Amino acid sequence: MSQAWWPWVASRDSLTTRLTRAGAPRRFRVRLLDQRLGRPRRDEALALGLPPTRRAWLREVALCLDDRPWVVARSVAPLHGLRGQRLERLGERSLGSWLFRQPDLERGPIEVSAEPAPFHALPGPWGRRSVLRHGRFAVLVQEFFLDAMADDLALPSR
Ligand SMILES: C=C(O[C@@H]1C=C(C(=O)O)C=C[C@H]1O)C(=O)O
Repeated sequence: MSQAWWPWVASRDSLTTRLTRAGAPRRFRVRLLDQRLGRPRRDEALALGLPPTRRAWLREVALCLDDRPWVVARSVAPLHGLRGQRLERLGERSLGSWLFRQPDLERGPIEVSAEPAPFHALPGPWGRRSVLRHGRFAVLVQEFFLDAMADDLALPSR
């Protein structure tokens, strides 16, 4: 991985905040692609320690700067930790802007992938995922950086 990509892939703070800063004066926006209860993929269930038949809260978004998707993300949260969190009301507000306000937030190890997003067709150099926990609430956040972001920020292709 080139040095320029390392902070994007390895940083443990909010990607929403980093994108908003790096993208300025472009406007940051979350575009909601899908949000529903459904079965996680097998690898997602494994990453969460969840039986694969168990339903979960699934959310797919594009993180856009001036309406250009820079990152596509898919988040998976087991239902038993969801009660009282009102996540269905997030809409096009960033999950990260809520998560990173939680004082007891813990982030697990970040796994990196050079494969494109399995849930989206847009090409990109790197993907990453990690589990974030706050009390009983857990969510697997999977983020895939796209070629459009590399082009707009003049980042190397990998
Ligand atoms: C987890 C974060 O939130 C971002 C917002 C998301 C959403 O709104 O669904 C999904 C993944 C993110 O990259 C973050 O800012 O780090």
